[in-house]
Amino acid sequence: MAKQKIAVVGAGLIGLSTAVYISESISKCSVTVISDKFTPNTTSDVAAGMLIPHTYLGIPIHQQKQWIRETFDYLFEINNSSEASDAGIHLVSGWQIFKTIPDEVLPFWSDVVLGFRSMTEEELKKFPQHRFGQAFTTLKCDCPSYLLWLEKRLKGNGSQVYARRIKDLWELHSKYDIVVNCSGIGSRELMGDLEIYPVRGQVLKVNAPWVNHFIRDGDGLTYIYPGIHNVTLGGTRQKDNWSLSPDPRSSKDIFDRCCALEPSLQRAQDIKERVGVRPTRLAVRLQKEILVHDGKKLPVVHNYGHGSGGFSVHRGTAKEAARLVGECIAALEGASSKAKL
Ligand SMILES: Cc1cc2nc3c(=O)[nH]c(=O)nc-3n(C[C@H](O)[C@H](O)[C@H](O)COP(=O)(O)OP(=O)(O)OC[C@H]3O[C@@H](n4cnc5c(N)ncnc54)[C@H](O)[C@@H]3O)c2cc1C
Ligand SMILES: O=C(O)CCC(=O)C(=O)O
Repeated sequence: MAKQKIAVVGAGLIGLSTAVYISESISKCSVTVISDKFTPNTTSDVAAGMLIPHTYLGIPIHQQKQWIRETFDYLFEINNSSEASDAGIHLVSGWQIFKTIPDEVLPFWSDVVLGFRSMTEEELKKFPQHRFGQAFTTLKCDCPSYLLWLEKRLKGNGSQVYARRIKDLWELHSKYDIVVNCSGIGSRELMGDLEIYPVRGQVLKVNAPWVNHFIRDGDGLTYIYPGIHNVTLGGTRQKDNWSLSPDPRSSKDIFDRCCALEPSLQRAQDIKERVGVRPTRLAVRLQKEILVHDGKKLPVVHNYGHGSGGFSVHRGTAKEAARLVGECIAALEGASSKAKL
C-alpha cells in the first residue's frame, strides 16, 4: 500500500514534536512540516521551557497527568543520554513559594517531578514574605536548542520542512492525505476558532551564571528560571494582548520583582527582553475533523491551544495526535480497499 502523505502545519514546539512522533512511530507515512515561522521566531522560542504543569480546566486531571508523565519520562531519558547537551535538556532544582498556604499543598503532578517535598523552616528564611514552599527537581528545555534538535531529527529521518503561510487547510488537499494542525494561536484565524485567545508574556533573559536554583512565586507571575545559556526572569500574563513589542515598564517591574526574591540579580548582565503570545484555550484541541468540499474529504487532526503549559505536556499530546493520525490512516486504507472490491 502507498505511503500516506501527512502535512503538519506549524513549526513551534507542538508541530515539531508531533511531526517527530508521527514520523518515528508510523512507518506507512511521509511527513512534511509547513510553517510561516521557524525557530528562533516562534512563541516556543520565548518560553522558559520549564516542566511546571499548568491546569487545563477543560481536561480531566488524569489525562493531563498522563501527558505530563509521558513528557517528563521522555525528556528525562534524553537528559540521561549523550543527546542531552544538543537537545538542551537539563535538570533544575528549586522552590515554589507562597505568601499564604495554597489550596493544593500537594499538586496533582507532585509524584511526576523528582523529590517533591515541603520546604523546611530554614529554607523559608530566604523568603521572609512567604509562609509556605515546595521544593522539587524538574526538567528544563533550552527552547531554541530543543526546537533545532527536533528539526534535525525530522530531517534525519527523511521528513521535509517548508516555509509557507497557509490561509485555508483545504489548500493542502491536492498534495496531502492527512493534515495535522499545530498552528498554535494561528488557529484563531486559520480555523476561525474564537475559543483560543492570546495571553501575552514578557520575560527577560539575563546573564547571571551564579543563579542555579529556580524560584517561582505561587501566584505564577514572578519566576526565576536558570538555564544553560541564561536565566529567564518573568513575567506577565496579559489576556487578549497581541503586542510583541517589549514594554519597558513591564521589564522594570519584572526585574524589581525578581530582585526582591533573589537580590543577587541586581548584578545580572546582558539583559534581553523577549515577548510571546501564549495560545490559550480552556482545553487543548486534540481531535479529528473531516473537512468536506464538493464531496471530497480531507481528514484533519488538531493539536493546538497549549497555553502556558506546552513544554510540560508536549510529548503526551504528540502521542495522542499520532494515535488519531493512525486512526485516519486506517480509515483511508479501509476506504481504498473497499473501492478496489
Ligand atoms: C513568556 C512565556 C513563557 C513560557 N514558559 C513556559 C514554560 O516554562 N513551560 C511551559 O510548559 N510552557 C511555557 N510557555 C508556553 C509555551 O511556550 C507554549 O505552550 C508553546 O510554545 C506552544 O507551542 P505551539 O507550537 O503551539 O505554538 P508556536 O510556538 O506559536 O508555534 C505555532 C507555529 O504555527 C505556525 N503557524 C501559525 N499559523 C500558521 C499559518 N496560518 N500557516 C503556517 N504556519 C502557521 C507558526 O509560524 C509557528 O511556527 C511559555 C510561554 C510564554 C509566552
Ligand atoms: O508558569 C511558569 O512558572 C512557567 C512559565 C510559563 O509557563 C509561562 O510564563 O507561561
